[in-house]
Amino acid sequence: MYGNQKAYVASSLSGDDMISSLMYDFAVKDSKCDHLCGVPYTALPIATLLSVKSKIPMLMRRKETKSYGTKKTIEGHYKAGQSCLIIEDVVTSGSSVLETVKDLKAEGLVIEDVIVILDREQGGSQNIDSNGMKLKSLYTMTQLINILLRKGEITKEMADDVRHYLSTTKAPVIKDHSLTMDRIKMSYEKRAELAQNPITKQLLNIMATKRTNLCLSADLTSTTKILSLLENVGEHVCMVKTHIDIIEDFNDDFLVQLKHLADKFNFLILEDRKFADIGNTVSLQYLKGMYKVAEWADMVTVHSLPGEGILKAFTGSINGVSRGVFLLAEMSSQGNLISAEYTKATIDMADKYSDLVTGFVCQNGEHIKNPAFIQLTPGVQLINAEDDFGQVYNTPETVVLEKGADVAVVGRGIVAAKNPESQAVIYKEALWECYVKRISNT
Ligand SMILES: O=c1ccn([C@@H]2O[C@H](COP(=O)(O)O)[C@@H](O)[C@H]2O)c(=O)[nH]1
Repeated sequence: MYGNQKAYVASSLSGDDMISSLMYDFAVKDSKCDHLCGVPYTALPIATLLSVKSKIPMLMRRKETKSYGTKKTIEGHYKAGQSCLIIEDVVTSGSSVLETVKDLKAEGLVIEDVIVILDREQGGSQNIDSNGMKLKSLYTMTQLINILLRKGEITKEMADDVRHYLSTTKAPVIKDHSLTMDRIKMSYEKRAELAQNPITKQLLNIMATKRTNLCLSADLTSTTKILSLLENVGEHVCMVKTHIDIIEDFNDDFLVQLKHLADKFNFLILEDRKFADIGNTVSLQYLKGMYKVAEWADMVTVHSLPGEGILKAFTGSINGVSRGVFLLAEMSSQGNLISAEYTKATIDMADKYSDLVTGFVCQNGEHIKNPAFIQLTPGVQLINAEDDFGQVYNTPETVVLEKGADVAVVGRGIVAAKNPESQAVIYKEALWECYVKRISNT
């Protein structure tokens, strides 16, 4: 028995109270999960007690969906990307747990841990494990037999019989590929349904309809050159990224033309301003000055370095139109000072702002679990290379298949090509092929 188990057993608590206290100490107290969900129906009383004790809100899975009203399978207040801890009383094959997890995951909830009072050790733990989660059991059947034997509640023959039964009667192996589907395995269409931010939704829908996950970085210094580039390349991209402050002949008419092309070819505009000051200054930089970024950029890039106050500068719609923020979680340049902790903290920061944050600029999205966030990866060319200033390039295969990019940013790979349009088509096809491969790989 671990720590408090003996004390609780000896106490005067009632059955459910005692078990929920043990479960609370064992795996809920230190959990950082956003929700609890009991596997219907026998685990519901324990899950309810744990929810009350921990103040972690509970979700309820309906086994039978209603034929009227919302027809929801999951009841409760939740957002895609939030985490949920599964509570079960007894696990044999793990099939009931997996059914519950399937419905929760279909709503975009992230499930990593399952806690159970008793693991009968007949294959449930392995089934839960091979479907991408971890089972933590308060007791195993072996422990229970030993306790009962020690207490003289069962004979040695009975204990041997049960042990023999358990070792010879294994539950069938269950492998449901849809359960290991995280962000990178889900289609853009499905993820659009889960997105909280209207711009993220729009972007994912554009990607799905235009069949492109290519973002062009239009890093040119003349307005006519940029507009002529977009006239040729616009139909092949989901997003155009600008650095408005590198343009030498900037004028307001350029913005009118840029918006016109965005409408004509159905792409979104990301101003790669990389805001990094205190919230108040950033708000002025965003709304005022000669570029008035807030008026025309659908999305902007923002450093998380100053803390979450910076995000408050972008909350609320501009003239009734929603905007999106890409947080810089990593950089593509050699020797940059961003650490793994910084990246993780940036991703965590976004959770509270999922109606504003569209996603992350990053190189390796293993920590981006929420399917409603987009991984935007710059530093992409057809061959692995480096420029003279330390920019590191990876191929479409590497960024999409290995590193989880949803949208790849290509600048000089297209802009500096002899024929930018045909080069854009090459990138578009290569990137899309990798995405299709990624979601169809089981
Ligand atoms: O980590 C980062 C963040 C942003 N960028 C920007 O992307 C483009 C890349 O252009 P290439 O010509 O394809 O190198 C550029 O505008 C950068 O400012 C980045 O490269 N890395």
